[in-house]
Amino acid sequence: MATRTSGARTQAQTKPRAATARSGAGGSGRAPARRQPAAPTRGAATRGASARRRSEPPKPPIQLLIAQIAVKAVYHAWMAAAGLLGSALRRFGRNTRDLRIHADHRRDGLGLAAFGAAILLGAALWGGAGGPAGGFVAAAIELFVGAGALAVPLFCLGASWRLVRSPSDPESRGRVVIGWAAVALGILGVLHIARGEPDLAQGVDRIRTAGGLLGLLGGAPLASAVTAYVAVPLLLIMSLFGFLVVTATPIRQVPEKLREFAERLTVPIREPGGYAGEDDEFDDYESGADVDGAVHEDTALDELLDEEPPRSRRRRGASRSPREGVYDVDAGGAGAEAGAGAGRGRSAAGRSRPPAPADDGTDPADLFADVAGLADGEDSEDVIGLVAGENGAAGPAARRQRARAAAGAPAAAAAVAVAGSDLAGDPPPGPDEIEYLVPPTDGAYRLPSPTLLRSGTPPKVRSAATDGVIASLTDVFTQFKVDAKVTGFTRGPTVTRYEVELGSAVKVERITQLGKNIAYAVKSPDVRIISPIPGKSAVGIEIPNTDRELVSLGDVLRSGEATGNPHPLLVGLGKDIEGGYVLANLAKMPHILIAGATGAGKSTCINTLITSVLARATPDQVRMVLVDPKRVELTSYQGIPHLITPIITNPKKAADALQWVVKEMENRYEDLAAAGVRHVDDFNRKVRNGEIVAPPGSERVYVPYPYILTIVDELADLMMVAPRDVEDAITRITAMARAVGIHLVLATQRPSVDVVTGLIKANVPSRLAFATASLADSRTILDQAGAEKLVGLGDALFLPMGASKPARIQGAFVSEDEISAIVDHTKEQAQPTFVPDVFDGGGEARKEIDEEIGDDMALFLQAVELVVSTHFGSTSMLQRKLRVGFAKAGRLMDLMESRGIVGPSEGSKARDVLVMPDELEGLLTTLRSG
Ligand SMILES: Nc1ncnc2c1ncn2[C@@H]1O[C@H](COP(=O)(O)OP(=O)(O)OP(=O)(O)O)[C@@H](O)[C@H]1O
Repeated sequence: MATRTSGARTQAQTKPRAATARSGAGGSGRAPARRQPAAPTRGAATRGASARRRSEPPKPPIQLLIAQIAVKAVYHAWMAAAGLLGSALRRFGRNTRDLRIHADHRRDGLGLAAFGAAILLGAALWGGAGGPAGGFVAAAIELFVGAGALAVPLFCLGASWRLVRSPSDPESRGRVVIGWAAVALGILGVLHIARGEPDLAQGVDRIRTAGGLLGLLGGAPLASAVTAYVAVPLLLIMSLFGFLVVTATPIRQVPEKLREFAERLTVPIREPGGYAGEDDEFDDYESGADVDGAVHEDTALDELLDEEPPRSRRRRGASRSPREGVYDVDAGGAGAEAGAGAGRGRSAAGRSRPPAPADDGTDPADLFADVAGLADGEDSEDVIGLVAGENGAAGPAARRQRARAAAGAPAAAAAVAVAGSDLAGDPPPGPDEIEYLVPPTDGAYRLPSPTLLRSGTPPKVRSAATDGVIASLTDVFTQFKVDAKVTGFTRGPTVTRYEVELGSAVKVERITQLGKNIAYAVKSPDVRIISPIPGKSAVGIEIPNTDRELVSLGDVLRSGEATGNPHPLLVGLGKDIEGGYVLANLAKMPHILIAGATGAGKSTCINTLITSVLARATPDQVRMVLVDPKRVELTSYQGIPHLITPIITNPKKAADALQWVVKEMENRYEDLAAAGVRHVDDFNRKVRNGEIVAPPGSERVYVPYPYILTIVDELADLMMVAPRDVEDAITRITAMARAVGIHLVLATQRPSVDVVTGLIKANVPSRLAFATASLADSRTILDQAGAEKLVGLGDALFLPMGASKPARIQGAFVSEDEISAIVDHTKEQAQPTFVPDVFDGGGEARKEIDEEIGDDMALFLQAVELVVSTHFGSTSMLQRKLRVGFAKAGRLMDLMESRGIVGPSEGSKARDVLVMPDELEGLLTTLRSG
């Protein structure tokens, strides 16, 4: 796909200033977006002035002016009252939404009017107390909808509620109108038939007490064509169909929707304090919205009354879903930048964007300066089920998997041989007993309710800040006499990309040379220039938004692409520069390196990855090895049933765990070879279909292998302790593990070459770079510049395997309390079943070495200190400084080699020292702790 710029988002630049800058660009062959009127000549001006004087309209009479003022005053008073009522209701309802000032007031005005209509019609139709005006309106309504008029006040009430509490969604308007029309025609048609099919000749009163004119229209032709007995069910079907259209529910999703609806009724509404407020950092995000409660109590009514909420709409039908990118490198090479590639191509079907509030550009109050700036980060959308996720747990395959010994424990346990019974002298267990060695916890494992993840801030299309930047850019071009013009822009959650077209004889370098001046003019150092924007004859200038938007993981996981793809390793990454959701299938990456300076958003990203898996996959589908040497980042996940081992904080144990993963990989390969398949998915399919059976006499039970996701939150800590073991394990895993369903996520805040070594880089093909401290770091991660210009807080460049240009994305955000809600849920569903032999990884050799150090530990530590601090791996130096013999010094050096502190012997040359002096302290601590 050549470009990802969506028509909806890219705004033709129509500011007069831009056109001014373009003047004189004649010969470029491109028409300016809007031409300035030609400057009038002096004579023309004079003629114009006298002509204006001649044609000046007569002043309006004073009465007319007063009338205009009065009308305006009434209008503004009405709007102010409506605004007040709207905001009061939103606050009251706890499902506050991001409603923009002008658009909101208009909507509030309509809502208020609908509320007034409900009162008037209720009084007139139910109590006969509407007065002459009410009576007249009631009679007219009865004429049209007959006895159905009794429901009209309720309808108005519902419409008023919906108008006030939800942002406008023009996309669904047509559908909702058609849906309600079908509902009305069907029901009124039935009423018409039930009341004896009166026709006009029998008088208007009979029509009024039946289905009204609409009922006559819906019922009479059908009844006369197919008899009343057939017409009634047909009309009821039409009504039902209309209702499904209104709620955008395909028939196959009806049971699921009913279940969700029932769940919502039964799940208690959390009070605002319940979730929010525990994490100071995100207080604003949490408390502003009172979101948690809102999602429960809002959706039911919303869905009944009007279009389904935006996010559920997104997951249905390509034409309505926002453009979302799933990076699926297998599908033909992911196109990273601007969607150039198959991954994006796949998602091109659904290009409509999430509904954006009409942007008035006057709302700096809700700018996203940082997360704390989300003071009014109101919940803009309701939460509907993660269809795929929930289904994922419910299928028979999942149940079979669940029954696996060790709760889907990988490898050894997955292909469990039930030796215990034999050893105990019991008869070999039957297949059922084997399958249920570890019974499923509490029946079926249920995935967490999607209501646990909140919505982010709604996207903006344009704001006052955007216009200001365009004016500044135009000024810079004018001042430096560059024939260039801002022709459009694409606003993402964090940055806006301005498209600049050049005159015919203007070098592209002119723009790149102006980088610093542009940065100065727009008051932002983080200006990134892309030349050209792929697929366009235009230079892109990416400038951070002063009014950033929060991208919530909940929204990404509720997008159409996420719910339409049940793959358990599909994770939410964030949004791209066009505001389209970006997801990645970790199985297709197949390994990813995440790097970025401290505070850039790397840990948050890892949280979104893990939470995505927890939200979408059962422990039988995905098991995880979590390595957290910093000891603080992943502790929230302790105890989740997806873990293979408790969270690993000791770097040495992490190295062992990696060795175990290698062993596991080899075991799986053996199984795949024996079964004659090349990929774990084929193996699992055959196991499920019963095509792979244990050889006669074997007690082994084949069960599908879960994916194994190994996540290392700080690779540098591991590389410091056992660089060679770690590098070796990573290289072996990354080279082979893909086919057996084992995938690595490696994160580091120190993307230097001693951490991200050439070997690791060569084998980890997908990269995600958050803001880096330096250009060199950007080059280490991405092999190109760019990450050093990112603005932090989740702003990232994503370079999936096979892509040549990275795509800029805003990482999704998930808060601590959302994580703990999801984690609590998974813990309620099942207990982790740890694989026992993970930490035997170093194996016999490691034990021997540890024993070998024995009493020499103090001497060994001294030797390590010497070698690392001098960075000189010489045996004779050890002899001299430690006053030991050659044999002992040689043995100490061998021990250091086995611990990855020095490289192998190179004859008489000193050995390479693999640990940096500043890492010495940590290394000694680890060695001491054994
Ligand atoms: N995607 C995001 N959206 C909004 N804010 C974010 C996002 N990612 C990170 N932040 C903000 O930035 C802060 C730092 O993020 P995070 O802890 O993930 O950084 P880090 O790179 O992991 O830093 P460290 O390596 O020091 O842990 C977070 O507390 C959060 O406020």
